[in-house]
Amino acid sequence: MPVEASYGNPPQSALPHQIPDDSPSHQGGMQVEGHHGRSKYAAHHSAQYSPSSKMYDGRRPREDPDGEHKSRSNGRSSSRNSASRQRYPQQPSGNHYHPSSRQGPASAPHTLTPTSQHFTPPAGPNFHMRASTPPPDTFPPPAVTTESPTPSEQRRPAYLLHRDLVIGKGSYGQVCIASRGEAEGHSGRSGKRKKFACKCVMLRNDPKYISKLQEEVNVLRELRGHDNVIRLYDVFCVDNELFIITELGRGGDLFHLLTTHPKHGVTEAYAAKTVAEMLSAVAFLHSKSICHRDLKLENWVLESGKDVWSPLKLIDFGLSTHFAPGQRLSRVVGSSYYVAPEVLKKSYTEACDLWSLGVIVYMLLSGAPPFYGKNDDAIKASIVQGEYTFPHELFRDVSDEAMAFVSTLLSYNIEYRYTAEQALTHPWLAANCDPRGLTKARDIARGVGIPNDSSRPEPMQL
Ligand SMILES: Nc1ncnc2c1ncn2[C@@H]1O[C@H](COP(=O)(O)OP(=O)(O)OP(=O)(O)O)[C@@H](O)[C@H]1O
Repeated sequence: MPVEASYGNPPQSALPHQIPDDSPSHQGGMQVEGHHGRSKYAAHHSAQYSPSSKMYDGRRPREDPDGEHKSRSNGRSSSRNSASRQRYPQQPSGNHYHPSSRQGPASAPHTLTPTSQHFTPPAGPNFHMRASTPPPDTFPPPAVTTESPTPSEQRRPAYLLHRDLVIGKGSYGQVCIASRGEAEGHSGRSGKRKKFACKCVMLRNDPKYISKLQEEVNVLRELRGHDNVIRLYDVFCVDNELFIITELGRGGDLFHLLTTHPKHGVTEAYAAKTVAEMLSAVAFLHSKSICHRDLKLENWVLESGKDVWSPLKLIDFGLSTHFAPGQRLSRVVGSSYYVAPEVLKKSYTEACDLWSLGVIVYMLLSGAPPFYGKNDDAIKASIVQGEYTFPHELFRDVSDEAMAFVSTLLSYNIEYRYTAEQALTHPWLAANCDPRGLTKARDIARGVGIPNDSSRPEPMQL
């Protein structure tokens, strides 16, 4: 297909779509394990979704009328009838605030309402716990608890938490808009307030649960500075509730983008730009010995609500873990459709993230997942079997190079699967990305231009 690579102002035809203001956000994704077994879909769309097949049940079953497939099935031909595959996830319903909405905290009254809450982080270092929170020896991480508060920390301004402006719900709690900045009407100040995403998590006195949260926060701290990882601003507890304040992805997530795109698939130029940024973030994670383990469309948000070509940001490190070189992990975690076969077989490495990226690229290019089934077990069986195709009606306009690229990531044998750094050198990216964008992605993947955290004293400055 014709390629229109640009990072600046691409022609409208190259844009996947513009996310409409005030459009509802979605809840997508199903945890294989972890996150306490509750599905976001099941929680919010139980009327439409059965507990076992959440993401792709719904309208418009995809047919394969001519049965023509371009096969990339690891050398094996696929006899699967693809008629049962649903091409598009059903648009979830729900009363959710979209980050790009014009309505928002900046115009909201700065008073307490039943759903808005004004609070000031406790003075002191980040990750400070108040006495009312669970035992201090379980949280926060010891490394950041020893410093005494500096004057600037004591002056940390208040956040306004908008519990009514929910941008997402997960198994841990919900993510709402928070804002902070100058208060309106005070000594001629403009009243402009900066918006953030605030993940609100009720703490439980459960060491496993607490250590998972600790790991999530530690990982976020460690990854600060990479352009394609959501930036952590603040973490604190108030009355047994943990608040993780991060940069706000105003453009919503990629699942939303893909499912609202009129053509239900994006151009190769857009897919390549997107994938280069994802690979950059994943290479950076892996260089820090962190495996994400839950890469999926829902966990990539766009920085801007006005420009779909704005940088992508990786969110949700709830299943992330540190690994030692060569270490085999065994916990079966991840999300259906995206989870790698070796994860289901309980012996895997960080290469599982590259498989998930392969699924994401496949979906970006076609609007449909490579592995599917009518329920969880069928999806898992399809993944473990490892056979997939490039159906003609979905990949008619997609180049052979793009499919070759997908195959390097969906390689069943991890010895042949590309690493993130290797994938960044693939010719399909070079042919479809803006060269400056690709060079930047490769550079920051290696940490070039990212300040070394050890030279940056806590606390984080806003
Ligand atoms: N910083 C952010 N900017 C914009 N949207 C966000 C942000 N953080 C989270 N969201 C939205 O909220 C949803 C849930 O957030 P998140 O995945 O972090 O919660 P979770 O409880 O860990 O969910 P899960 O059960 O999938 O692990 C995301 O899918 C996304 O749509």
